[in-house]
Amino acid sequence: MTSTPPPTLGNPEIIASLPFFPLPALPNAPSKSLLALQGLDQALVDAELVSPSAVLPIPSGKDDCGTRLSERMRKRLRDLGITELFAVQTALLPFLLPTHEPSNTLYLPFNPCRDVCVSAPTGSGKTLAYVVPIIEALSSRIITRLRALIVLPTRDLVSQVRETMEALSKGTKLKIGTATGQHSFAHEQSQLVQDQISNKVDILICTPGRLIDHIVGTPNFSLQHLRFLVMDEADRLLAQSFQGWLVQVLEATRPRPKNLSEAGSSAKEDHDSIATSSYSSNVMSPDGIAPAFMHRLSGISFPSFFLEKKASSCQKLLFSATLTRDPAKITALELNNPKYFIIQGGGEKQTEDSTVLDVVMEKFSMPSTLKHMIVIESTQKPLAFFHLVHQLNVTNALVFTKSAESTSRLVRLFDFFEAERGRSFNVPPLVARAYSSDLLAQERKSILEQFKSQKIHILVCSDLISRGIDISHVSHVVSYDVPVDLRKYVHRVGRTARAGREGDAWTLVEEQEVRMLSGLPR
Ligand SMILES: Nc1ncnc2c1ncn2[C@@H]1O[C@H](COP(=O)(O)OP(=O)(O)OP(=O)(O)O)[C@@H](O)[C@H]1O
Repeated sequence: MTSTPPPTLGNPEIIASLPFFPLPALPNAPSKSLLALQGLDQALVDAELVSPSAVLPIPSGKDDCGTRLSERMRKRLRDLGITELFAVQTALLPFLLPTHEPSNTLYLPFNPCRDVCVSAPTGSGKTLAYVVPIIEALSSRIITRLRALIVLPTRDLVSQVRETMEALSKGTKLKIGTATGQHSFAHEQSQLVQDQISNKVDILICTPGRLIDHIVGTPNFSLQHLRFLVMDEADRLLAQSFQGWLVQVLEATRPRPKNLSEAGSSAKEDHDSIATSSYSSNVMSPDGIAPAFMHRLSGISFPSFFLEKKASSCQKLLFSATLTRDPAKITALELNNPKYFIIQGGGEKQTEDSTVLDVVMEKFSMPSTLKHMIVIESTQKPLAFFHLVHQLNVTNALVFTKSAESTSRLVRLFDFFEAERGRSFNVPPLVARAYSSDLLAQERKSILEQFKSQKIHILVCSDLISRGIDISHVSHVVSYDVPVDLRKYVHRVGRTARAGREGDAWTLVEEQEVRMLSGLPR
């Protein structure tokens, strides 16, 4: 299969000069104009391409120097050590930050915002690209209502985004909540909703399954006031079905016709109907109902202007390093005149056409990590891994295996080798720990913290944390078992070389896996 024989890992010089795995080249992509003729989504043809060097300093004085960031936000960012906006933020902020008077930023019933799709490499700063504008847009709100919903595929990502959101909203009155199923349903309910009119959170960060539980089962939990709906790691979310979560969420944000028979009945419609009618009997001001939902009010005589049909003010924001362009999935999102932003990879020079085509062909850009592949016999993998760790002086590596079982087996073997090495050379052993979905949330949190503080040197995991997890000091990513597809590879490798830092990614490839890996970028 390979022309080069598998290298022997006994010699340090060989490690340093391991040959790259010879990969067949991908066929040339068709041109953008040809794809446009064949029905390439116009939004992709018109995508805004952003160079990774498009950074913008964050000014410290009174003048926002065109960033449109409030003085409070600029100070907060600088306090957190962020002195310039990364490319994805430079591109997104002017598009998302309010240009209107603050009182007009929450509801835009006659002029709904364009939805946004962002494709940007791992570690390029996508989280702040939505956290900052959401806080800026909502911080002038008077009444607490659920106005921003951020959906993420895992609990760990929910708590990571919550930390960022809390750090940046300090000094505002915004209330942030999470719903992941980590606490009892009743507890979560009590944290979200006060009564028919008031909510307890402005921003909710959640996983899709738990979100559906609240849409269906929490009285007065309503998405009618949503101004932002963020789907981070959007392609992974769209691949999850969870009781058709997306359909239910979209339905809950969309104003329904007053006559239920026009659209068929559903749990959510009934819920909205109850919410609006009980509201109407209690309150004089129409402020408790979002403008787009007012036409459903009954029993109050409003001027006809109030009751005419208006659009939802909810703006959808999709983010991923591996954004899908699967037309069926994109159509299901019912995007409003979407604007695509594609942040180019930092590596080789790309033309406009080639960048758009990379997204169209799902050929994703990665940070400029050094990537190595070693072809090796499966029986040699544990020893080769042990050797690699010491040869490269690895002290902070994420190691990916194919399953929880494989993870704990590797940790046991590593501990065994490490204890022997410690005894022979009288040196302290490196600490390896397994990180898997079998652990309790609290244990997982504690392990991640120990890894961040470098008390754990080697964290062995399955693809549970291959997406989104942000640990700044990961110097090496090792795919001990090869990833099952290109998306997983991109996200694994993206755990290192984040925010412009350096990093190294190694993959141990068994001979029989060589063919399967032919699509991975070098
Ligand atoms: N403007 C900035 N200046 C300095 N550091 C930044 C800036 N923006 C983001 N960062 C840092 O860069 C790191 C990566 O950011 P983030 O987690 O948002 O990446 P991402 O694009 O969402 O990656 P992934 O696709 O892997 O989820 C974080 O530690 C974040 O704090």
